[in-house]
Amino acid sequence: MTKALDGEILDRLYDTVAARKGADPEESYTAKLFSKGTRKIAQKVGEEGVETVIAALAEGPENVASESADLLYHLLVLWADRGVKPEHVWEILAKREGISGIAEKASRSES
Ligand SMILES: N=c1c2ncn([C@@H]3O[C@H](COP(=O)(O)OP(=O)(O)OP(=O)(O)O)[C@@H](O)[C@H]3O)c2ncn1[C@@H]1O[C@H](COP(=O)(O)O)[C@@H](O)[C@H]1O
Repeated sequence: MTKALDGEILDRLYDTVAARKGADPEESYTAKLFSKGTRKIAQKVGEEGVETVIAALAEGPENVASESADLLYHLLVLWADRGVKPEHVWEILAKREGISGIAEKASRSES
């Protein structure tokens, strides 16, 4: 996979997005989202999630991929808005590696 297509793009995109804080909303869509606040950003994440679901149920893989990209971008804007660093999320995912979701759910219902 090329550099542009691997997972590192999420880290780079996060840096780009975070650097848009305080930028001109007329020049940057990300800055426009930040200026509208958390509620609007969270709403966009919800909308893009729904659009991804619709694409999955009614459209082809190309559209699912495109809607997923919109969702990931808006999720990164939400992380930057709420002070969540990607490394934190990667750490959580890394800790879960090798733990079956079914076993994890069973351990929660036992406690
Ligand atoms: N990856 C993205 C990206 N994905 C989607 N979008 C934008 O997300 C918007 C989603 O479209 P919608 O129709 O849902 O949104 P809308 O109608 O404009 O907004 P609302 O009316 O819902 O408020 C479009 O304007 C897309 O261009 C993105 N905008 C920016 N980026 C990245 O962020 C970087 C910085 O962008 P700027 O902040 O605009 O400089 C870019 O170089 C890209 O790498």
